[in-house]
Amino acid sequence: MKLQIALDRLGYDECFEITSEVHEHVDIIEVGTGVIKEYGLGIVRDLKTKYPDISILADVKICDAGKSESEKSFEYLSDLITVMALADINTVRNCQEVADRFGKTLVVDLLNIKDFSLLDHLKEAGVRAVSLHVGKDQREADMKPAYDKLKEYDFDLFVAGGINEDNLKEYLKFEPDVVIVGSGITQAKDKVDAAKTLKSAISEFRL
Ligand SMILES: O=C(CO)[C@H](O)[C@H](O)COP(=O)(O)O
Repeated sequence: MKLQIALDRLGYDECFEITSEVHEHVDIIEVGTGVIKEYGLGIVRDLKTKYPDISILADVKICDAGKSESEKSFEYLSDLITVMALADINTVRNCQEVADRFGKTLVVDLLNIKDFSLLDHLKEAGVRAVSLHVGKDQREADMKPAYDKLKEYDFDLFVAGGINEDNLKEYLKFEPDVVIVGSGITQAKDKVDAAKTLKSAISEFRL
């Protein structure tokens, strides 16, 4: 199980400051959608250049033009990128084909998906990783039915949305492959301590 830090709602320098503090305790660095909107994919390339041994996820949340959007993201050195499950299945398929060609990873973001018959289509499109993501505007959503449904599939599972040291256990029981934590680290008083605590809880977790 891996820990992914999400760099959201931060300035360019803050992203580098926080990364320099916590990089030893995380497995994947996510450059958040808003950060990419503000600074462009150049910040993904700059982080990867500084931390070549850490995987960088560009949370580009692709909705259309899957081939060109994903090619561009990988050209800027992303190791992983995201596409929205609500996009047309051809968009997802095109992103997956590009990810396979680059030898990189596509994560399909299931934000706001309520009809899980979609998972069969994702499988058919060659998808291997999905993210069960509770959005900032929907924190009360009950994700249990989604977790139960996902157990029937062998996707690599990322989980995201308001995860912190206090509620981590609630997510670990669903046995995700990657736990994504944004504000639980970036807004913590002691970011290094938060990252260390989360990483050791994840590493020590046994069902
Ligand atoms: O968009 C995201 C993942 O796809 C966010 O980065 C994720 O929700 C983590 O942020 P937080 O822990 O602050 O909720």
